[in-house]
Amino acid sequence: MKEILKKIPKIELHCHLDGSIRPETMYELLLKEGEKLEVKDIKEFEKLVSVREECDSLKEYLKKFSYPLKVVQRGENIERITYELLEDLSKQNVKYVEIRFAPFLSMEKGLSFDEVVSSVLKGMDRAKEEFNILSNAILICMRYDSGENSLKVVEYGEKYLGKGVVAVDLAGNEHDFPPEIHKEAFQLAYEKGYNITIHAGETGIVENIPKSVELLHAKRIGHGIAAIKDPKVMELLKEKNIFLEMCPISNLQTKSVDSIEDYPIRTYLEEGIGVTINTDNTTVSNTTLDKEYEFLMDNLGFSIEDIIKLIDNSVEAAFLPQSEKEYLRKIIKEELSIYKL
Ligand SMILES: O=c1[nH]cnc2c1ncn2[C@H]1C[C@H](O)[C@@H](CO)O1
Ligand SMILES: [Zn+2]
Repeated sequence: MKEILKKIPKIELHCHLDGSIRPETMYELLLKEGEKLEVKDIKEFEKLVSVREECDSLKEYLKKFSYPLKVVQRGENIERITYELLEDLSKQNVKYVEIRFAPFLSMEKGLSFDEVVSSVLKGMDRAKEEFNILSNAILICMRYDSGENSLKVVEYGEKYLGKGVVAVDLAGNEHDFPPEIHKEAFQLAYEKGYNITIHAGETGIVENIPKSVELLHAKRIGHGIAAIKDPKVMELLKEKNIFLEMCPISNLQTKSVDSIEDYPIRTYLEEGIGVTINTDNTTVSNTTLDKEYEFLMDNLGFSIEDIIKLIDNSVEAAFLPQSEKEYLRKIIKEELSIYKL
């Protein structure tokens, strides 16, 4: 790993809590629940919960979430994994994070919506005190869920708006569930003042990008790889200043692109589209922000100056008031100056 990447201050905007649980913690919690695991040690378990070369689609990738799902059913676990994720990120000099999670996925064994959300917020508060890392939460509606459940996420989440929750998202299997199923929920979210980001164009369906912007009011798009297929869609992103939350390693694993040479990031940047770089799922994708940036440097010829520009895009795209963005810019600039960057 390039030392400079470890040192520079970073921002993470697209990180799923359930996909980013420390494997050791997940293993411990599963055994505590009496789960029978067909692995002999943590090394084998790590392989079980992260994708390898064999992954051939997003659907395949999403199968890895069956283990995390079992451990996010208790408030104390949720608080702990949030806190630990932030601890890990702070060690990588990440200054600000937006953590996303689907409250309904944690309500399968009796937790209430409020218990789930407040557990995440407690973990975030504790991490802020101990590691001085800033964070906010994004509530996820799942694509396969009914529009009614998505409405509930928006309604129940309203009281946390500005108190740790900043946005709503739509995630899950994009192939079978188009954005319009959730139109009403995102209309309500828009009216209530949520920021909106939508996973769209992750695995080829380019129409989902304009649908997410025009029908669901997305200000940011998760992935957006398929935009490259249609100049009109690229123009829309540029014109409306919609930032893309790209996650290169995850995108290769889900076969959003066939090879790194086809990764459209350079074209997007040349066209003036706002790109940010993120991990998606640190455990499932076996990645870190440092690895993502190193990947761009090693494979696509990005310089450290290019990386710093991408980090500045993340500040700009963050769901934060202007004053907090300025604060982040200031502390990032100060730290970069130590390294003459
Ligand atoms: O990259 C992704 N695309 C679509 N859905 C995803 C991705 N990563 C995670 N998810 C799903 C699976 C998780 O259980 C859920 C909530 O984080 O979101
Ligand atoms: Zn995602």
